[in-house]
Amino acid sequence: MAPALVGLSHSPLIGKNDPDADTLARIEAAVAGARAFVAEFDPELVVLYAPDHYNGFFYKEMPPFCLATEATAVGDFGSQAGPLSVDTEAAKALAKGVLDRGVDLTVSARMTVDHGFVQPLEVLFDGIDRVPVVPVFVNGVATPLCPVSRIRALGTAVGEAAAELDKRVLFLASGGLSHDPPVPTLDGAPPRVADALIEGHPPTPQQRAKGEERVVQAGRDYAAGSTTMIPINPTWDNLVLDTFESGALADVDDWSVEWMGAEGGGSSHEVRTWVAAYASLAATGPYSMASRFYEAVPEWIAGFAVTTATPR
Ligand SMILES: O=C(O)/C=C/c1cccc(O)c1O
Ligand SMILES: [Fe+2]
Repeated sequence: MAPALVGLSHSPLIGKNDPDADTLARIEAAVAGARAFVAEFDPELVVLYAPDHYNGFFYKEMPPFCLATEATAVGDFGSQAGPLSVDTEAAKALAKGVLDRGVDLTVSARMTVDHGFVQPLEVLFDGIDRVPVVPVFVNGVATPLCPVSRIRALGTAVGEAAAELDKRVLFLASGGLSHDPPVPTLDGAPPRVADALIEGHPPTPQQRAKGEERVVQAGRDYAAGSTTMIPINPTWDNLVLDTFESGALADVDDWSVEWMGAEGGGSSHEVRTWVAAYASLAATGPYSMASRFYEAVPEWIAGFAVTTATPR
């Protein structure tokens, strides 16, 4: 088995509320680098760790993480809709390997996913059906959240199980770093919102459009500085990236939910996808970060990072 890793922030505001041309050019160059890295590696399987934003997972049953043997995208924020090209056989093998290693994995035979999964596949592979993929949902918004140590354990178990496959496997993380978009919370939600977060009634096209316009407006407000959202925190984001670059992954076991939320905002927990991916790569042997890019992009409500990593 040959592994590689890409970590990539996502934002549904890309193309809808862009930063200035120079910033955009720097980001596009970093993303082009990641695309070239992936093209050269030519993965036979992508293990994709991504969060959900109340499109597929709801409080009626909210697992801390979940692996899919089939998955369909809802097409939120103009992202591609339809089935992902899931490698069901590999997904079942990984699920068994993870459970055999003592990590209590939830499995979905029909996962619903959103832009968190779709965007990295569009950006790196030009679509959701171009490469065999095993989607792994990592809860990054719906509190209570499990300890980060359990996400590291998940990533380690997936990495060990993937090492038994005779494939080139790309571990791909989608999300983070610091950001505080207006994702609803169950605590204190009015009854109608609480019901939607628990039951997951699919929104009408009008309701979806209204919700998405709210997020676009939040990006405009964030960039203008007129908002109560927690600011992007480049110092914290670079500490997070330093941890991944150093390989001292056990440090994440001390990252409390409260500390992450205070430093990086309500959606900083999407960084859990990166913890899982780096733990997977580390489980296959020592690694080096091959490239590292970071930019705070308030227009996208994103501490935006792109990293690549390979075995040492
Ligand atoms: O409202 C949503 O569904 C998500 C919004 C968002 C905004 C910015 C960065 C992200 O990672 C998001 O998920
Ligand atoms: Fe997100």
